[in-house]
Amino acid sequence: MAGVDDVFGELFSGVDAVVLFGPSGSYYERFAATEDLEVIVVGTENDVGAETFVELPLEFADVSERVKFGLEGALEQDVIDDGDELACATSVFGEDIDTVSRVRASADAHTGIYDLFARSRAEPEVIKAVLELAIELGKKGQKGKPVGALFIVGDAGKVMNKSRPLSYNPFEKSHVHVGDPIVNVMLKEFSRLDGAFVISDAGKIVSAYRYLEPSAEGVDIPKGLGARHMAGGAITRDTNAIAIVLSESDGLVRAFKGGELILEVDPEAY
Ligand SMILES: Nc1ncnc2c1ncn2[C@@H]1O[C@H](COP(=O)(O)OP(=O)(O)OP(=O)(O)O)[C@@H](O)[C@H]1O
Ligand SMILES: [Mn+2]
Repeated sequence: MAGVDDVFGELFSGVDAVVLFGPSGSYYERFAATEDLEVIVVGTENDVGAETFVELPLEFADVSERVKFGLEGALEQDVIDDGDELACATSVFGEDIDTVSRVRASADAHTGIYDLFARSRAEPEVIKAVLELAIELGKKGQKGKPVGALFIVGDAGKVMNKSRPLSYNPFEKSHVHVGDPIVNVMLKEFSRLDGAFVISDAGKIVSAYRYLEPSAEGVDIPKGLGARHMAGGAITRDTNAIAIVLSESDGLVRAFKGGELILEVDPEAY
């Protein structure tokens, strides 16, 4: 079987680094012990205690998305350079790593997806929690029916100034935070009603039922998306907030920052 080794071996010959996506501890140890080989671990958590680690905001189901995001993060953290050749090892069919792709890192492929989590005003865990909530809501709907929802995360004071209440704010005097299971149940319940949720940098639910009134000037939202997406996208140009939008009509979760669509995920894939 020398032929197989030769041909597949080319996949990782002369690479600048090995990028392990969510490896098990023993898998990582095997590489970490190898001298002269740069090993980068990418995952939602650094549970192998890797020296060089890039955090993923979620376990991207689509492998090319996972690799793309991981490499974008690695570039931003300066652990790899533009043009580096990388052996990216990940799992496609099971829990264990079963696939290696050879990928060249490209600064041109920059999508802003890493910035969305790591360089926003809101804390990364807060953004992650809201994204997970939107995905969960998109998967299950509310009482079996598809629902839409709009979450504006970060820079809450400014967002409040550029919006008005559609109804009384059920979170008025409360000090509750996104990610708390009970709060998530409340948010799902209220998502049947109109308007946006406003969430602070630290994850406090500031308000529900906000009607956003950003200036839509110069916002480049893909055609076919309606008022919810337009308002969500536009407020991220006017403020330092990000918007996470679950569409009632196509079921996708989208994230906007700086007035631009940064991320689009299908909840069904998670
Ligand atoms: N400016 C706004 N601020 C807050 N919420 C809004 C605003 N505009 C629309 N919405 C909310 O979005 C809901 C859906 O509106 P619309 O169908 O136009 O949006 P959409 O972008 O097509 O979203 P979907 O894909 O979910 O249908 C409205 O019922 C309202 O609750
Ligand atoms: Mn619509």
